[in-house]
Amino acid sequence: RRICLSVICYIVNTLFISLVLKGVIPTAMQYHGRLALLWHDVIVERVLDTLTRTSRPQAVQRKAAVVDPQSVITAIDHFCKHREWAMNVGEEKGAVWIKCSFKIKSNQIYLYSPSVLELVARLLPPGVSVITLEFNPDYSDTARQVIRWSGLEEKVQQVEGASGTWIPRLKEHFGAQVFDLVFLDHWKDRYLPDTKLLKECGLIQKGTVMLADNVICPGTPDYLHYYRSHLEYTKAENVLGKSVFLGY
Ligand SMILES: C[S@@+](CC[C@H](N)C(=O)[O-])C[C@H]1O[C@@H](n2cnc3c(N)ncnc32)[C@H](O)[C@@H]1O
Ligand SMILES: [Mg+2]
Repeated sequence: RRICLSVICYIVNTLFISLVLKGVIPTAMQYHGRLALLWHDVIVERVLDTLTRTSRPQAVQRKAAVVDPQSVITAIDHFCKHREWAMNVGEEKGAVWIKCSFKIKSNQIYLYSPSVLELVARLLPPGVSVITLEFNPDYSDTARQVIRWSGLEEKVQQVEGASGTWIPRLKEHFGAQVFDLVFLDHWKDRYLPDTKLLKECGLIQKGTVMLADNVICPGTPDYLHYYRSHLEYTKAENVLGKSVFLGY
């Protein structure tokens, strides 16, 4: 009976991956952010977690070379694009992040959540480090493994804990100075309170680059509202966007 069950699971799994994951539904979902999130992050992930036993780190580890951050990034992006979607920043926005990080000369970079981006730490000049926060112990553990394979333990300081608890401790614990770059990519309702907390703690100042992911989908209305202005000569809300052209 166990063999029979395994065969059925294998067939359902193969059909599910080839027909559904790579077929019509994902193509339709590509263009609607909220539906795409519901489909990939809620429905597919739960079904796959039940059907397959291979964890994402194992799958990526098979494809990536040790102490080669670029091969780890490529393996993660390939896996998440072609096999299982994940809420990484991805290659398109990752390239923007890299351009911004090139401007960092001296201080630290503060990132939310262990991620592909920590691997970008390989590009940073000596003396620049990354502090990264993740409150989910499983994800934090995965990140630790990925950072270790990539040989970047020296550059990345990883904290397992919630942003609200840890931001006030960063100066004392890590000797953190004012950050040159802050990357926000955690739960969207924390962007604004954490930005205020960073300011209160003297960790950001005029000139700090705030890079915030997903401000439209799922969306961070209160965070955008914080930078609000008005439609000229009226009280109607509007935002004046400041962009740095990165050469695209
Ligand atoms: C979108 S994912 C981060 C993806 C990552 N930046 C990347 O590019 O691969 C958001 C992560 O933030 C973590 N998180 C959410 N709110 C947090 C908080 N207040 N403090 C610490 N971690 C948080 C979640 O557990 C989740 O793993
Ligand atoms: Mg994101």
